[in-house]
Amino acid sequence: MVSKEREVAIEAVLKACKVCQKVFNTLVKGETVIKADESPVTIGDFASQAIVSITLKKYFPDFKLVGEENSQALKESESLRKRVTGLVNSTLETNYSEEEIMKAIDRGTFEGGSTGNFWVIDPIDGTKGFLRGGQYAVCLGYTVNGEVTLGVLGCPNLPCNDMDEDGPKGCLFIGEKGYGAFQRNFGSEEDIPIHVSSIDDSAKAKFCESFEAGHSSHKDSAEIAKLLNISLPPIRIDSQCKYGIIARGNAQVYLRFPREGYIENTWDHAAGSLIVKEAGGIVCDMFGKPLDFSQGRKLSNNKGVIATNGIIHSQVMNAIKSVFKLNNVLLG
Ligand SMILES: Nc1ncnc2c1ncn2[C@@H]1O[C@H](COP(=O)(O)O)[C@@H](OP(=O)(O)O)[C@H]1O
Ligand SMILES: [Mg+2]
Ligand SMILES: [Mg+2]
Ligand SMILES: [Mg+2]
Repeated sequence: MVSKEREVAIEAVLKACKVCQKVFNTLVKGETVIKADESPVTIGDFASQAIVSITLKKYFPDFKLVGEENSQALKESESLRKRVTGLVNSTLETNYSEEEIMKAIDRGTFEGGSTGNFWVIDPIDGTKGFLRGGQYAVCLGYTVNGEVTLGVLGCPNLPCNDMDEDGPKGCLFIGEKGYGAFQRNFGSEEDIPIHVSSIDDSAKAKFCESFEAGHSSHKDSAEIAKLLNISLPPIRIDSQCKYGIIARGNAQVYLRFPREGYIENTWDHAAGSLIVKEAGGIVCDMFGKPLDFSQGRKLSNNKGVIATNGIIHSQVMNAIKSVFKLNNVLLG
């Protein structure tokens, strides 16, 4: 059984990936804005969120959306507004006005919470990776009563086969609660079932983490890896592509240790965490608590993120406990 939500999510993410690829090839200086938290946002992020919002509305007129972006920067800049409107219309072959595009983006201001159904969109996750020509992902989740039940990741720059940089690139990851996880390569209609790695010896494991050391402590993860006898170098890539590579078995551990006080956004983890779980893995925070998507736009009940293939999960959690004890950090 394939739900209507799943079909629509795939359509929306594929169209959003198309606009991101288009933007990357034509992005010029001045089309990137630095947000209050000093992170970048590009015309690609705005166009992608507009396209997802418009596509969801076509099938679910009353949809609710928790989205990373809003139209403030477009209201303040005519050139950004025009570029984004042009990009959306050329990708969808439509003729929306600038106001309609901004309204579509601002559907993403929903607060989320523990009741009802809503979507969660990160229109470009890994904007820094996107700007570098590295990994990024369009990430769409669907939440029912505070629990993620559907996740689709679109990863335009990710190799389809393992981490083979020379082979074809661009794939979707799809997870639906109770129905497993799948990979669909761009240009194909076949959903290939995926499963986490069966490696049971942490010494043979590979781990992945943020490319940006400011998003996750590379120092802490190196100590944990040492304790687990992991000898292979970490896979450092941007975005929820990390969840994708755990789900299909290219790595066994994803470690994320943000700086003190940082609270994760739901859109940075909703789709990817469900895909790993549906592929047989375990996802929790650095204290071992499940990620709680019922708290609004942020994961206020959690700190950090750990995803594993399940088999070596308790070894990983034990290593985390001892490293943070050594560093005198209190673990709950
Ligand atoms: N100081 C920080 N610590 C942890 N995550 C951060 C951060 N600053 C930004 N982020 C988040 O990290 C995301 C990218 O994750 P990763 O490091 O895995 O690529 C960003 O998503 P966007 O690129 O959508 O803004 C952003 O939400
Ligand atoms: Mg951002
Ligand atoms: Mg993000
Ligand atoms: Mg983003």
